[in-house]
Amino acid sequence: MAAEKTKPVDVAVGILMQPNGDVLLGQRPPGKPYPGYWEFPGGKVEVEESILEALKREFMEELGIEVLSAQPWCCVEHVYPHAHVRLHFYISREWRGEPQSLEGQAFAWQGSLGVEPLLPATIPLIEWLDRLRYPSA
Ligand SMILES: Nc1nc2c([nH]c(=O)n2[C@H]2C[C@H](O)[C@@H](COP(=O)(O)OP(=O)(O)OP(=O)(O)O)O2)c(=O)[nH]1
Repeated sequence: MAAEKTKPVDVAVGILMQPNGDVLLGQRPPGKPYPGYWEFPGGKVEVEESILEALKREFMEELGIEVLSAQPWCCVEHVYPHAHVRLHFYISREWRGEPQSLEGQAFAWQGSLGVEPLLPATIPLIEWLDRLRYPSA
């Protein structure tokens, strides 16, 4: 069945934002679709899990970070050849711990984004994010 005719898979995605506007990105590891592409950390929401619960679980599993609070920001749907995803982006300014590479992935704090390539569904968000981070620019 073509991916666009399938029910979307919910994905919880977190944007950790420092007071200066820097945000945390991770690089997708080998073995996943789009290996080497940069993304905001997160992953698929499991059955009977809320989006916020999934977000907190993924941050702990991938980075050893405890997300203390996060607010829903925007939702984007995208049809990839491998999946139809519904991405729930949350912004968090409150967390505990320093990111650790628990799954062997690279990560980077970024101001104006310098890492490439980004996952296709994430690209439009960068402009919206910059308007939020740098309102006077
Ligand atoms: N985490 C994340 N996923 C994104 C972003 N943009 C984007 O299109 N996606 C897509 C890529 C994947 O199809 C999906 C995330 O699924 P995933 O396979 O990485 O999730 P997971 O960690 O739960 O993986 P797994 O259990 O299946 O191994 O969302 C983004 O900025 N962050």
